[in-house]
Order: sequence, then structure tokens, then C-alpha cells
Amino acid sequence: MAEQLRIDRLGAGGDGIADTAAGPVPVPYALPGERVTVEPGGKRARLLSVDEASPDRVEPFCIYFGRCGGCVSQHLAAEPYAAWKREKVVSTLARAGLAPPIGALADGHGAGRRRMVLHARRIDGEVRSGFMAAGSHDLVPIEHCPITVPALHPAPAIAARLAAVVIASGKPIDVAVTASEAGLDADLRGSGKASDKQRQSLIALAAELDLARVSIHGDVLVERRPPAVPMGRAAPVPPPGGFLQATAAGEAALTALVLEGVGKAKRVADLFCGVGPFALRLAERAEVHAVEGEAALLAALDKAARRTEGLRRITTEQRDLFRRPLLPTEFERFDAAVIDPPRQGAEAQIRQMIPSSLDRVIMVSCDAGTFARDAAALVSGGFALESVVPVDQFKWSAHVELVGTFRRERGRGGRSPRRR
Ligand SMILES: C[S@@+](CC[C@H](N)C(=O)[O-])C[C@H]1O[C@@H](n2cnc3c(N)ncnc32)[C@H](O)[C@@H]1O
Repeated sequence: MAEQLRIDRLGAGGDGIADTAAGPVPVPYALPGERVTVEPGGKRARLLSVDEASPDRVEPFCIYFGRCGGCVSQHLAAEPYAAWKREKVVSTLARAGLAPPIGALADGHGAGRRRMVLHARRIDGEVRSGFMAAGSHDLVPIEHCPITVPALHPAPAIAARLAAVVIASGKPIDVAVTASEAGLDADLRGSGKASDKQRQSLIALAAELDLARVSIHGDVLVERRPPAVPMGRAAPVPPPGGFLQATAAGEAALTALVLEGVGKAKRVADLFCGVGPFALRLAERAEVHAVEGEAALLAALDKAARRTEGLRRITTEQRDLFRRPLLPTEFERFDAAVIDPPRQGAEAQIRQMIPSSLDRVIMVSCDAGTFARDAAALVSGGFALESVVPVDQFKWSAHVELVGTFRRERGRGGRSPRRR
């Protein structure tokens, strides 16, 4: 039965929250101050109508908003949106006992997302592609996603054509499509091994659709042009489906903060370096040791570094930094370390940094919770958290990236640096 609620606050995931006598009730797409009618049930109530709208409510620009599970906050005006995202960082750090200077939310969206992972499925005999509905396994077919760069607007139709070659009835296919300088790069996953006939059809489609590269489960079927992504003076070719920051603007904002944090350091360790967006730019002024678990990402970085003139020396090391973090003695040759771990953070690596000779650490993170945990460990180990800047790379989602700059406090722990 429908009921009326008053929304009290905006939750971390973007739902409006009504604090009722029975506990908090999350209402997707509702805003603080609004009176709404909802259908209760499950973990979240369903919004039926907004009876008194917030002055912060705006018209969502995407026709799929509310059905597609990608964006959660297109209905919120720009200023309260930025305040909500920044506040997520402020409160998460405060819960870990940290109150550093926190900058304004930096734009990381720019021209839009340069990669999208589309799901493709056969619906009524036709292969369609799109995103999953919020909190469900239902496919919402889309024509184009307006938060991607224009080059990706044809991607849903392309993904459906590629998936149709390998799709078995009922089984969904994921197609990661990346916009590169040389055109679109598509990687298909979920189909199992493709037959020779299917591989030939995909190669023919790559030519028909003028794609730069097509791969299946990371195995390149055809590379018509190397799908390079410029990073400073260099332009690595990321391996199929390999990690890449979601937007060029986000990568630029994160890199600018990394470069600023590293300052005049002459020897820098770049941990969890990926394909090298930081290492390749840092090497324009410092020697870099780049460490990463995935061999294909490191190989792309190494190849780009060797092809680029005028860079300082970049050495690479494949290493599982969860199981085998760099040890305190290994940091003796560096003036600064950059660390950009996956969502789960870098607990083991941070523990080894504390008793090292490092006096500058720049931590990039896509998860405020694990950032707060790791930052608190560094702070109790003798580092000061000098600044944090939240970066909005995944605009209109609930995610926020952040960059923290740490400097060792004088006389607080750490080995003496080796004399050079
Ligand atoms: C958030 S991404 C950052 C990559 C890079 N800094 C960038 O900006 O593109 C995290 C990186 O950590 C790598 N990674 C994940 N687990 C790892 C591990 N246990 N050891 C080393 N690297 C790992 C991933 O392959 C990925 O490249």
C-alpha cells in the first residue's frame, strides 16, 4: 500500500533517505526536503510520485535515467550534487579520525566516458545491447549513452552486431568498447571459445564497422590500427579490456594532482601503475620505477616508454603488491611514491611504507572507505595528510575518486634514507 514520506537526507549511494520511527527508508530518485509517495517493500521503497519537490530538483537529461542502473543523480542540481560528493569524502575521512584540508570537487568528466561495458542479450529473437536496470538482471537496451564521448555513441549498436556473432540463446555477452585515437576498440567476454567461422565473421565486421581492434576474452582477433591512448608525450596501446581511467579529463585531473604532490622528487616509485598514465608523465621530469600485477599492462607501458623520446628512465616490475609489497629497504632509492590501488586499497603495501625512508606519498583512490583506512595507518605511522582533493570522474554515479598527499612529519619514524 502506498505511503507518504518526508525525505531527510541524501544517502551515500544517492538514494533519498526518510528517517522513520521504524528506521531509515531509502527512496531512489528522491531528494532531501521532498514529500513523496512510495510503495514500500524490499530494501528500498519505490518512488511513485514527488508531491512536494525540492528546489534542487532538475530535469534529468537522459531518457534512460531511472531505468538504467548507471546514473543515480541526474535529478540533482550541480551545486548540491558537488556538495553531496565532497561531503561523502569529508564524512568517510572523519569516521576514520581524519580531518585534512579537503578541496572542492574537481571535474573529472570533461567530454565524457571513453570506455563503456555493454551487456548484450537476445530479446524476442533480436540481439540488443545496453545496461542492466538498477538492482536487477534486466537489460535496458539503449541507443546511445549521453555521458560517453560522442565517438562512443554508436557503441551499443556495434556491440549488438558483434555479440550477435557469438551469442548463444539466453547467455549474455559483455562488450567493453573503448574510444581511442585510432577508432573504437571492442573486447567481447562471456561467449566461451569462438569457432573459426565466428572469428572470421568478427574480423569481417571489424572492417565493415571500421573498428580499430576486436578481441574476444582479451585474445586479439584483428588489429586494423593500434588503439593508442595519448598520455603526455607517450601513447600506450592498452591491452584488450585492460584497466584505463574512465575519462581523459579524470586521468588528467588525477595526474595533475600526482605531479603536484611529487613536486621536485627525482626518483619516484609508481605502484599499481597500470598502463602508465602517471609514470609516463612523471618520466618527463623524474626517473620512475613502475610496478603492476598485470603483465600485459606493464608491457604496454614499457613499449610506449621505449618509443617516446626525451623521457627519463622508466623501469618496470611485475609484482603482486598484495602478497609481495615493496619492502622498507626497497624504498631507499626513491624520494616519493605514488600508489593507486584497486578498490580494496593497499593495506599490506602501506604497512611497509611506514618504516621506510620515504617522506612523500601520493595516494590515488577510487574508494573513500579503503582510502580512509590506509590514510589513517599512514598518519598513525608518522605521516601528515596535507591535502585531499575529490575528483568526479564517474559523474552522476555515487563514486568519487580522491588524491591524498602525505608528508612524513619531522622526527616521526621511518629509516634514514640511504646516502646517494
Ligand atoms: C585503480 S587501477 C590504477 C592503474 C593506473 N594507476 C591508472 O591510473 O591507470 C589499479 C591497478 O592495480 C593493478 N592491481 C590490482 N591488483 C594488484 C596486485 N595485487 N598487485 C599489483 N597490481 C595490482 C590493476 O591491474 C590496475 O592496473
